[in-house]
Amino acid sequence: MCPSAASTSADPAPVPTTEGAVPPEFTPVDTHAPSQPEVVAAKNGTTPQHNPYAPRASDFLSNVSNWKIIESTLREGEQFANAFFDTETKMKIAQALSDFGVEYIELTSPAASEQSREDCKRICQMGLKSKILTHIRCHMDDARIAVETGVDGVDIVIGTSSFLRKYSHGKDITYIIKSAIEVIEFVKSKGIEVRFSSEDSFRSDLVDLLSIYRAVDKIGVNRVGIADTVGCANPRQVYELVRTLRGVVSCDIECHFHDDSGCAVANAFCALEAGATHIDTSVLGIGERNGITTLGGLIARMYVVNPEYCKSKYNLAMLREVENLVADAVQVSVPFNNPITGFCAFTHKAGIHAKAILANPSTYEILKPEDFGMSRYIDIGSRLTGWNAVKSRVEQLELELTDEQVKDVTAKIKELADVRTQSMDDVDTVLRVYHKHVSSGALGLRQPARFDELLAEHKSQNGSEAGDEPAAKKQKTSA
Ligand SMILES: CC(=O)SCCNC(=O)CCNC(=O)[C@H](O)C(C)(C)COP(=O)(O)OP(=O)(O)OC[C@H]1O[C@@H](n2cnc3c(N)ncnc32)[C@H](O)[C@@H]1OP(=O)(O)O
Ligand SMILES: O=C(O)CCC(=O)C(=O)O
Ligand SMILES: [Zn+2]
Repeated sequence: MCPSAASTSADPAPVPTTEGAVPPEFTPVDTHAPSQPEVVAAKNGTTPQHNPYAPRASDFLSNVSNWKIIESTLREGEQFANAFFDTETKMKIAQALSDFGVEYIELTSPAASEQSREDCKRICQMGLKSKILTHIRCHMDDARIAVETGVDGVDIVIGTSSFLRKYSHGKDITYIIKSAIEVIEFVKSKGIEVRFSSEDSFRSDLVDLLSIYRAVDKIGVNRVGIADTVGCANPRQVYELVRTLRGVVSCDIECHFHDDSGCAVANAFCALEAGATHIDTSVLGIGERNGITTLGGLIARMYVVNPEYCKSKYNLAMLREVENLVADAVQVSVPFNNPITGFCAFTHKAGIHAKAILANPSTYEILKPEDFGMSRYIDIGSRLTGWNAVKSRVEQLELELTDEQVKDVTAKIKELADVRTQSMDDVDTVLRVYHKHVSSGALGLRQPARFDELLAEHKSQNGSEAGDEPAAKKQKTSA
């Protein structure tokens, strides 16, 4: 037996990729940038004309090119059902997040347990680039423990909705304001950052909320926070609440969104559009119930608006490593449809897509895979493939075929793929056998019997590929 390299490789098959072949023209535009006046003077300089593409006045609040991440995998993420992080794992995750470039890392309350307190101190001693925060109840007992850990700042939270006031802590708004002021003043006296946040903000009374935020802003906090604790808010509600708050406080605004109804990334984006400055994330979104805004999802969303800004702040090629680290630690897989790192995030299959992608990747890609250390992949083993995609593989294999011949062999691939998806090895075999067939002077698939004979002969010499996985499934998110 003399197996060909193409049909026996145990490694993922060499894939047709356009990387480096076509300079992508990729210029996402921040349509929200306050770059154009809303009303422009007509050419004659007399009648003002409305510019329908100009941002609305309220878009001048937008921070989509000026925002920070508060990475809460080691706080909110520890509330995920599967999470148990030992000290070593916490340190590895903290190191990876810092290397990735997140501005803040939020840690579980040191009041939670003795080990939580020890771990908090230990991570503070690591000398990470990211600032370290811890997250506490609005209570002096928690605050006293927190300030002794060496953190750069303390995030204080208390529920403000009637649900939480009645069933969680039982305190009224007057008490909340009084204790907030006491705890904030104490944390500030230690010379570290302080943030005050309301829990369940979107089910809280707006007048209550604003009076609390006004009071804490007046005494001076680094940030106030809004939290969609139950994941009920939609982007429009987020926009309105953050914009209102922006008009009331002068400090930074942090936002925290749960994903119970699937809006966590969209809500984070709208919060930034409305003037929020900090977004809470966790790796893969892990957190209480189904979690919060995912780090990768937020990065993908913000990259679309301003890739250069994201590239300047974060080590984007590390995202996959960070996600794999956390996925392993909590024993989950990276979802197939994860933004950026899902196994098929840059796989193109339909012939119409493949042709255009080969001509210019921006046709069907808004994210550049190479900016994230990922590769583009074109799947040509399905019945949805087209001759342009097949031709690109023929060229990679350095087989000489005319366009007519490529179309001819594409018909054969489709015929086979009508029975089952063909792996890259299968396709390569068909292409090589076809090439041999026509090189011997045969008339391609106008002599189908001869071709099928050759293919069968090749397969019997090289072993059946019936057990091969479809090529796309061979792509793994983990190295
Ligand atoms: C929405 C969020 O994710 S908020 C962050 C959630 N994080 C955590 O809960 C951290 C892990 N938690 C823990 O380890 C524990 O719950 C602790 C140490 C904080 C408290 O434990 P315990 O004293 O045993 O109280 P328990 O958890 O049963 O109840 C919470 C207590 O905090 C009070 N409380 C709840 N929220 C707040 C708040 N934001 N500020 C002040 N007090 C609060 C409750 O009234 C209750 O007090 P009680 O002891 O008088 O009944
Ligand atoms: O501290 C915060 O802002 C958020 C707390 C939290 O996890 C939540 O409300 O879901
Ligand atoms: Zn939360």
